[in-house]
Amino acid sequence: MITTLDHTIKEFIQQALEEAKQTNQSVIVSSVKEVDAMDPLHFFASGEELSLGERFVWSTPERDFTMVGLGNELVIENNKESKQRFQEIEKEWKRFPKKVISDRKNEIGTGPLLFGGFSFDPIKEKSPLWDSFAEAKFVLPTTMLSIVQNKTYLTINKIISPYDELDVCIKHFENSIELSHSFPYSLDCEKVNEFSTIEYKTSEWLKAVQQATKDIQSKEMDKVVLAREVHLKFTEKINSYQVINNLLKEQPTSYVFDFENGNQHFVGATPERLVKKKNTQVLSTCLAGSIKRGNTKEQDQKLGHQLLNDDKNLIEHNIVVKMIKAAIDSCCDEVSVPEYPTLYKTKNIQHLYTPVKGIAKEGISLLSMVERLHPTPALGGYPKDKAIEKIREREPMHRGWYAGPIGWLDHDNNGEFVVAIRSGLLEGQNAALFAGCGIVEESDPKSEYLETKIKLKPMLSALGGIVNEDW
Ligand SMILES: C=C(O[C@@H]1C=C(C(=O)O)C=C[C@H]1O)C(=O)O
Ligand SMILES: [Mg+2]
Repeated sequence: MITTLDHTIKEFIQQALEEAKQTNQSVIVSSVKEVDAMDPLHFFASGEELSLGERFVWSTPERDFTMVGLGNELVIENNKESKQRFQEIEKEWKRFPKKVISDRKNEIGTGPLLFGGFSFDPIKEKSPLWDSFAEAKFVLPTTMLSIVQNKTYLTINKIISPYDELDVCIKHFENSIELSHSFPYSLDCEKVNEFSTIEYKTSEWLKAVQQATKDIQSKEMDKVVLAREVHLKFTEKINSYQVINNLLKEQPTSYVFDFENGNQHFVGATPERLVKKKNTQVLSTCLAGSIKRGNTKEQDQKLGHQLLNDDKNLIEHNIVVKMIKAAIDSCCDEVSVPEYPTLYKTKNIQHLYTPVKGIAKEGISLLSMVERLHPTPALGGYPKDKAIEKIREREPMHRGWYAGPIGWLDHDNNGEFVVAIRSGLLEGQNAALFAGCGIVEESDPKSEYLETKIKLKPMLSALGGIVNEDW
């Protein structure tokens, strides 16, 4: 297939190039076209050759918004600490004028947008596992497929600099359209991939939980989340396409994400929204407090009822509600929070759930909300600084991007971030999986340990590992 751009797009590119030359400033040019329906994972696999190491996948729990990015047209990253890392990403993104040409009205989730994330704790010393992940890293994809409410769009982005040549710019758009229609791979979805487990510092983790309950009893803090990691070695190379495909199918009430960073994929299926902003509407979510799913409908309801009335879990949950409400109050008007939590069920676990809604105050950006919220006591603890300090000191692992914010933002300040839990870092035949628990005064190390096992199941199952009750 040979693609030639129509006259309007060519003119648009020419104008952008002239503007770049006149202002001596690079411009992001984005063309958006509605296209025929396409399987997003086929599109993902089509980038296997040319965009290897530079892809991402995002899908909402309702699957009403899925996007796949191929190639890094722009990378914005930094290793700054605390507040600054959020502000720096925003500053860099704002620096570029954006010009969008679209054959439809500008649909949210198409056009120029950044996808990426933040590490949990930029102050903790780096570990070899996470060495190639910056503390904050975002990419503008070269080509992006977005499926918004059953309509499929193709976005092509290019940074046009004052020194670019018109022919080269036009070729960039033509080539990207051609490549997005080629699917050279046969995508088999064989499921079983055997593995051996290397349990990681279990006794140290149990001890850390025990110690944390003591700190809480002595009123040093109210809650702290402690995580552990499990390393798996598979007999075959892990196929990221298969893992994402399994997560999409097996975890229908969770977001699915993949951030490919060189040889590694940071993948997960999280039920936990941090914050979503659509125009001025803001939605955050409190998700904390857990119980397993039942084998029958009756048993499942009974367990759910037990969770809704369990003091230990309600304490765990209410600490999160209090903090998220305060953070949203600081940047929104008309904040509303239901009085009692309800249940949020995923395939393997049920949680206590409270949504927090508001209307964004003038001039408040999405990333400033992410910065105010991260980490919530669902992943850090309360008080925040004390809990982070304890995690840094006692947790026998390095979180990297696990439990950090991951998501997207566009140039109009719309977007969504989730908390990167139920996740793993994949590389070749190896997978590191992560899971943590909210520790409060009444926590029992053994039952918290069992809770982490349930939380590891979604990734384990997607990787093709056999999941049975006693794993
Ligand atoms: C820390 C994790 O999950 C968090 C902890 C929960 C709990 O302890 O009840 C529940 C949901 C999440 O906020 C994880 O999945 O790794
Ligand atoms: Mg818990």
